[in-house]
Amino acid sequence: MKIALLGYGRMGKTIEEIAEQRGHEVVLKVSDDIDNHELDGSKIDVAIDFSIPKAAFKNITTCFKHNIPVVSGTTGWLDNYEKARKICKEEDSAFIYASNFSLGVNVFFELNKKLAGMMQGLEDYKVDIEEIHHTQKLDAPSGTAITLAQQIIEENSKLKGWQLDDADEDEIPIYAKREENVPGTHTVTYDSPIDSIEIKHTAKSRQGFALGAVVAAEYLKGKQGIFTMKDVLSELFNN
Ligand SMILES: NC(=O)c1ccc[n+]([C@@H]2O[C@H](COP(=O)([O-])OP(=O)(O)OC[C@H]3O[C@@H](n4cnc5c(N)ncnc54)[C@H](O)[C@@H]3O)[C@@H](O)[C@H]2O)c1
Ligand SMILES: O=C(O)C1=N[C@H](C(=O)O)CCC1
Repeated sequence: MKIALLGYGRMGKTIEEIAEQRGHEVVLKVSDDIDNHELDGSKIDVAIDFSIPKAAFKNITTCFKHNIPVVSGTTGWLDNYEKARKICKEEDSAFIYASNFSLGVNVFFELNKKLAGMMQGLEDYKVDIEEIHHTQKLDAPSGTAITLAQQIIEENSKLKGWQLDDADEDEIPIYAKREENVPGTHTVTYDSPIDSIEIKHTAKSRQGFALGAVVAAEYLKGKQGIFTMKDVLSELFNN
């Protein structure tokens, strides 16, 4: 597969390593305005975007307009997600966005949904989310933490939203911490006066994120439409 990397930072470099190990070729690396680069859809099978929040939407939609499918992992741009989906459909392109591509976190997402369903009637428990990432992270809270909060809200009609730090009774507080060299740790806690229940995912490196993104690109090649990581892992979760 011929891959264009949109963003050649921590994630871009890790993705390049894994892609080449899996026999793919990185034919373009973009670290600045995508308009500075020639995009030839006949020479790029999939673009993988791990750039910055303010560039992701333009990167993604420019690829759609050049008939290049996109796997995007960039977080902090989701206010434009629906617009990106619309342009993908208009251009008959293909798109996967995931806040977290790692297999372990996608298992964690399923666990989070299941636990949220079990806890929704147990009103003595208050839920919160903590995420810890490296000190260079531009956005807060993490896209993964937002996904976890959205999943819990979907399972509990008493919860209306989430807030960074202090939250109202009907909101989930998300605590975002920044520590040197932490790839990504997420904890969901249900706390009551009697006991506390928590589930936690700890990434040990960026390998899991990068492998998931490359596997998603392999899945997307040659397809049309909008897919999720759950589609990519469907065989795994249906077992
Ligand atoms: N979905 C996931 O599984 C996952 C995992 C890790 C990181 N992320 C997200 O990926 C993004 C990148 O993370 P990172 O640690 O690689 O960050 P990073 O800062 O190391 O890399 C981002 C790169 O984008 C480059 N860039 C700046 N403007 C650009 C533009 N217009 N087009 C293309 N590239 C441009 C920067 O020069 C930088 O090298 C963040 O949003 C992060 O939250 C997602
Ligand atoms: O390193 C980052 O930045 C990460 N960002 C994603 C998020 O915002 O959830 C995934 C975890 C690592």
